[in-house]
Amino acid sequence: MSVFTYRDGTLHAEHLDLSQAAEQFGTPLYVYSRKALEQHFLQYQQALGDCPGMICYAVKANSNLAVLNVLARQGAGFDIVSQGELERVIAAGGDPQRIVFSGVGKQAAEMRRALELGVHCFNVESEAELERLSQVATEMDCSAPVSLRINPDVDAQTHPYISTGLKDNKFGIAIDDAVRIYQKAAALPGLTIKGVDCHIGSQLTDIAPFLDALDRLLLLIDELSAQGITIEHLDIGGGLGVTYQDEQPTSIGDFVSAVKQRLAGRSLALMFEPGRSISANAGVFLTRVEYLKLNQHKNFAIIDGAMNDLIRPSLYSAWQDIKPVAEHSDAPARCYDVVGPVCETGDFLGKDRTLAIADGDLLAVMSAGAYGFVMASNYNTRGRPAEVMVDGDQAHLVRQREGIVEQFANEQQLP
Ligand SMILES: Cc1ncc(COP(=O)(O)O)c(C=O)c1O
Ligand SMILES: N[C@@H](CCCC[NH3+])C(=O)O
Repeated sequence: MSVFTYRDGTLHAEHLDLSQAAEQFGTPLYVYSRKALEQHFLQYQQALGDCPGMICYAVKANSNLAVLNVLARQGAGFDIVSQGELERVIAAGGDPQRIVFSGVGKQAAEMRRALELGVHCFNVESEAELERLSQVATEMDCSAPVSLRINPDVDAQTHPYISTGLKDNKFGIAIDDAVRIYQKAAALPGLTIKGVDCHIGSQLTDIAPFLDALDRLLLLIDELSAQGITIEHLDIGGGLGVTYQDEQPTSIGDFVSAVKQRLAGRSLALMFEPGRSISANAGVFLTRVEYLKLNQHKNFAIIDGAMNDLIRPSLYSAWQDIKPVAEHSDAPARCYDVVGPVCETGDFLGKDRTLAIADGDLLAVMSAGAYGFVMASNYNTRGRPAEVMVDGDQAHLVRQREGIVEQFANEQQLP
């Protein structure tokens, strides 16, 4: 049940009228719901139940400090891919011992910082990275907890840009090389083998590819055990999809239960790294109509938000629902391309949308809480939007709008 619902003719986030938030904080604006974040996390936590393991929220989906803090307070772990994400988790009150460090290109300095803080595990993605981690940990006179991220060569049946578990993708260690590289990990100094990890892609609506990957990982774990290498945890990654339009993804509860069932009888802790399924439908992007441009063949609603604020439609042709915040407009319904002010033909948030709108109307782009603000840029020297968190009937500013003047404060002219 969504926390974004119409009440008295206007779209609300929990108990807050979104037109009030737009008045108070200006547009474009990201709005997140604390309640929705908590509910989604709780669904994972409850489904995991007393099975040992951890839900490590994928920080890349939405790294706002208030979002991380809401999840940290619920006992979330975190999946990070950079020192920047690591520092944000710590600043938001996250527990370093509940952090897993993923990513194909970890630098030595990032490894050092993660070892200093004592992260739970490094998800190592190549033999070269394993050697570097062994060297860094040895120099620091400690042992790095490791999992190898396995590329199981499974088709996640998602957009090619966000499929990560095929042998043509840059991610992970080919499953055929896994035993050899685990043996190497066991032999190298400064490493402690903890787990097996995989992440096959994002926005998966069917769980069959997860289960295929899982079966391959379980065979690998058996083979490792036969070689005397004990695995404590299995990390199945993130990737569960959400409803943007009419997708019907497996529910969080059914997904976790299906994975748990496959593991029954084994003494393995179970880890998940969900991003989108926690934050996407906990956020909306508010934008105002600047102009309506009615051409002979095409109508455009020109808005104050753009591809630099929310790039998913431009980058992946992703469809996100666009709703007028006030239902009442007397304007005639017309078919519009909803476009921003950026100088790119690809700058659109929606195409061929039937909307009854007038200049100045407020629109909400739905399901914008994941891979929204985090992918925003300053293209066209636009400041990035503010972010607010709704808690009941209150909205708290959790990141200020970026002023366009400060954008060049760190730059120098040639002497
Ligand atoms: C290693 C890793 N873990 C977790 C995630 C989170 O994925 P999602 O937001 O689809 O749950 C990603 C992104 O796809 C990822 O690359
Ligand atoms: N940015 C992508 C998801 C990337 C997943 C990260 N590995 C999206 O918006 O759908």
